[in-house]
Amino acid sequence: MQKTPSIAYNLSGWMDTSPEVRPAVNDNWQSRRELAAALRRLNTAVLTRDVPTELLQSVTATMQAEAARIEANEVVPGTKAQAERNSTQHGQLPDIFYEINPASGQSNAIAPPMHIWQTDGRVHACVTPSWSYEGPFEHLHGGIIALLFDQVLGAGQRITGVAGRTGTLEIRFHHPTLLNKTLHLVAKVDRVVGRKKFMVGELWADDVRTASCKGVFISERNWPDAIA
Ligand SMILES: CCCCCCCCCCCC(=O)SCCNC(=O)CCNC(=O)[C@H](O)C(C)(C)COP(=O)(O)OP(=O)(O)OC[C@H]1O[C@@H](n2cnc3c(N)ncnc32)[C@H](O)[C@@H]1OP(=O)(O)O
Repeated sequence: MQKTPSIAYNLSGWMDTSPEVRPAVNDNWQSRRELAAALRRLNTAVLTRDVPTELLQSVTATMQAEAARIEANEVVPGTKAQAERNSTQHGQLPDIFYEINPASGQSNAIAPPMHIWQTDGRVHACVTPSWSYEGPFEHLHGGIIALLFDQVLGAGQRITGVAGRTGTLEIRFHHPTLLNKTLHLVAKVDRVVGRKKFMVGELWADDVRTASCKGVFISERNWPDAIA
C-alpha cells in the first residue's frame, strides 16, 4: 500500500522544467516577491551609493516603522508552518519552498534569487548576483558560491527520487567569479551508493568554469518511504 508522503518532505512539483521563473501562486505571494525585490534593491543601493547620514537615518526610521507594520501580523515561522496555513489558498509545500528558500526563494530578500530547473537528467540554474554578494574586490563571495552549489546539488539529488541532507560539499574555485553577470550552474547525479547520493556540479560565467563542486547527500534511514 502506498504511504501518504509527509508534508515535511513531499516536495513533488517544486522543481521547474523551464528556464522561465514560474508565476506566483496568488496575489499575496506576488506581492511578497515584489517587496523582496524592493528590499534587495534598497540593500544594494545602500551598499553602493555615497549617502548623506541624515538620509540614512531618515530611511532607517521609515523602515523600522514599516517592519513594525509587518510584524503586527500573525507569526507563521518557517516553510512547514507556512505550508500548513490554509494550503488551498496560500500554496502547497512546493510553492512555499519555491518562495522562501534562502538561495532560490523569489520572496526571500536575501536570496539572489537563483532560478533552478531540470532537463535531460540534469539540473540547471541561473543567477545574477549583485554587489550585495561581493567577497574579494568586485567578485562573488566564496561562501555565496557554496550556498548556490548546495542548493543546486541538493535539488538535483531529487532526480534519484529520494531527498537527503548535505553531508559534504567540496568546492574548487578555479577563477574569480564576476558580480552583476548572469551565471549558470549545472549539476548531475554521479552515483548512488546506499543512502548516499554523490553529486557533481559546475559554475559557469560565459565560457569560463569558475568553480566546480562535489557533494554527498545522505538520506535518513526512513526517508525513502516518505518521499513522493
Ligand atoms: C528535502 C528535499 C530537498 C529538495 C531540494 C532542496 C535543496 C536543499 C539543499 C540544502 C540542503 C542543506 O542545506 S541540508 C543542511 C546541512 N546539512 C545538515 O544539516 C546535515 C547534518 N548531518 C546529518 O543530519 C547527518 O550527519 C547525516 C544525515 C548527513 C548523516 O547521518 P546518518 O544517516 O546517521 O549517517 P551514518 O549512518 O553515520 O552514515 C551513513 C553513510 O554516510 C556516510 N556519511 C555520514 N556522514 C557523512 C558526511 N557528513 N559526509 C559524507 N559521508 C557521510 C557514512 O560513512 C556512511 O557511509 P557507508 O558506511 O554507508 O558507506
